[in-house]
Amino acid sequence: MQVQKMKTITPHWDFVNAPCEYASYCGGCKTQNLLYEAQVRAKEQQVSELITHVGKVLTIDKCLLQSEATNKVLVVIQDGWRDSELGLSPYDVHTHAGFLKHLMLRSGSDVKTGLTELMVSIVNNVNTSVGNTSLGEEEYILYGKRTITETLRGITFQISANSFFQTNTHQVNSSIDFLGDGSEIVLDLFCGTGTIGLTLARKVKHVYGYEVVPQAISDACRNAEQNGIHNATFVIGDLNKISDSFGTEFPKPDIVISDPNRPGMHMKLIQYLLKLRAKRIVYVSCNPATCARDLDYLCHGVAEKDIKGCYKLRSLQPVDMFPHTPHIECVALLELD
Ligand SMILES: C[S@@+](CC[C@H](N)C(=O)[O-])C[C@H]1O[C@@H](n2cnc3c(N)ncnc32)[C@H](O)[C@@H]1O
Repeated sequence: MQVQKMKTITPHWDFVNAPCEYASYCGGCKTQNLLYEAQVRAKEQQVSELITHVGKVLTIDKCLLQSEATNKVLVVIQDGWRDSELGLSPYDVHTHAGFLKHLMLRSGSDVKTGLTELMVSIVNNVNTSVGNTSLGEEEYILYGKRTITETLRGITFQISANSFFQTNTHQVNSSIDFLGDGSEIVLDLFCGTGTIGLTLARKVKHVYGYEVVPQAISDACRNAEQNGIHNATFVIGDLNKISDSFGTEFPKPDIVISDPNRPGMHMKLIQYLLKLRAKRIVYVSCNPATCARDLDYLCHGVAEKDIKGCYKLRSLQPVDMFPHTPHIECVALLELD
């Protein structure tokens, strides 16, 4: 549960019932900022019916992307924030007042028992940002376990609340494939808890992963150890702020995996990749707009900066990672031209 630091003013809220699709960006219901998304959708679509929902908190009876069990949790939480005695007022994106900002629901499976694991933990995630980012700077476990277990391609992942993990394990499972001779050095940019790198590690020589969230890096290191993987190195680093010496701490990669969040790659990183000239880049993106922009830079260069591109787009595969939403994941394979 994402909790905004308490502020003194509590706005008045109307609670209304509305079908899920009016409200949710959700991306697999990992995050829901109901009010904000209703506003965005209302603006985008200019639908008066939606505009009447602005300033209100929508009830979502059932999210089609969630399991029966997590939908029950959703109902309990929604009942809770209507209980004025609990003082859990919703966060207002305009006044920045309010307490509950995001609700993260995830169910995973346990590799040993094969059973679906439902972790009902209460995590106070303190988020001082006024933007729409779902994860804050600090997390405190108020109740329950610190991590949830998820299994992907025979690898068990422990994921803490602040770490990103792909929202649709089923689709990720069928999207990862690799053909190589085992000698490859892989650079896993935006590695999160090591999802992609660790599923490749047994087929390559070494994986080097970079990621900005410290909890995700400690999850990745623990996941490598618990799965007996010793050829993966994970490093905390902000890939928007790489220095000129970035890359000196690992051998030249044969393959770069880049899986940034929605804003895509920073120009510094693009420039680094164009200089690096790895044989292959696999670009994974949940935002087709920034994906197209970054692929264009890598293939055709950046004219205003007099930078030349050096890649050819070999394949582009959309994957329906976020069913029932307008969002789509894309996996692009680039090879040196
Ligand atoms: C779409 S997720 C991909 C994670 C991972 N590859 C996976 O498959 O689970 C993007 C990741 O990039 C990380 N990230 C965002 N901005 C970053 C930055 N400036 N530098 C490094 N990592 C960043 C996020 O914390 C998140 O874990």
